[in-house]
Amino acid sequence: MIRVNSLAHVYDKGRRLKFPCWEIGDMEQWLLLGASGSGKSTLLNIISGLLKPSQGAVLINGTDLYNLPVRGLDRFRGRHIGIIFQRPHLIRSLDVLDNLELAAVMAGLPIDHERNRSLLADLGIGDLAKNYPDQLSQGQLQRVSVARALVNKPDLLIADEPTSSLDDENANQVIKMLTTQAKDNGAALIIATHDARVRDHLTKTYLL
Ligand SMILES: Nc1ncnc2c1ncn2[C@@H]1O[C@H](COP(=O)(O)OP(=O)(O)OP(=O)(O)O)[C@@H](O)[C@H]1O
Repeated sequence: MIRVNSLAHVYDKGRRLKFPCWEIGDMEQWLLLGASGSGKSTLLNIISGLLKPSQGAVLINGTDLYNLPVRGLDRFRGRHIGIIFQRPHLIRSLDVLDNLELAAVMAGLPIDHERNRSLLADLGIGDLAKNYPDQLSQGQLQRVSVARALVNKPDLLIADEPTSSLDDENANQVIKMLTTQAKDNGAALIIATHDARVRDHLTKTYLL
């Protein structure tokens, strides 16, 4: 269970961004909607433990993220939250499988070769395990990002604008992939978007 309480954030010289309370149950799937500039990325960064809010708390399974020491927070994030950024931030000098393994190492977890291979197979890129990021298409890179986000069996999977640059067919495929993978891996899901095509796929909505 994830709970967001009385959150607000003020950037230097910026206006005050306020976020309504939010409870996300185990394996629930949510859309985070809001106009450009409403604070979607800010909220995702706060929930992910990447941006300390000016006010309020984020509780993940009872742990108050911003009460953790910095190192503890990094480790907690690596173990409990999988993030799919708008652009895949893969390490270019590592092949796909090594990129996945690095996610486990960074979180202080043992490497599970079998799980990593089967994640790639589930995402239809099992044959690309030994390829390097610059040998992959954008769609394949996005699949690697999803696999990497799932490596450590997170409680929460977060995707920020995953479909904004895709045509209808690919947008549909990506949403299906995210909802299915979250479900199969026992994770809750948040998709931030202002893409109207995504709205029919998820019923729970948090509006900014
Ligand atoms: N690092 C920053 N420093 C100062 N102001 C920022 C920073 N990041 C975001 N802002 C401001 O905070 C507000 C919310 O930005 P945010 O990126 O969270 O919105 P968003 O809903 O994700 O927008 P979009 O849909 O366009 O990506 C905007 O007014 C933005 O200019």
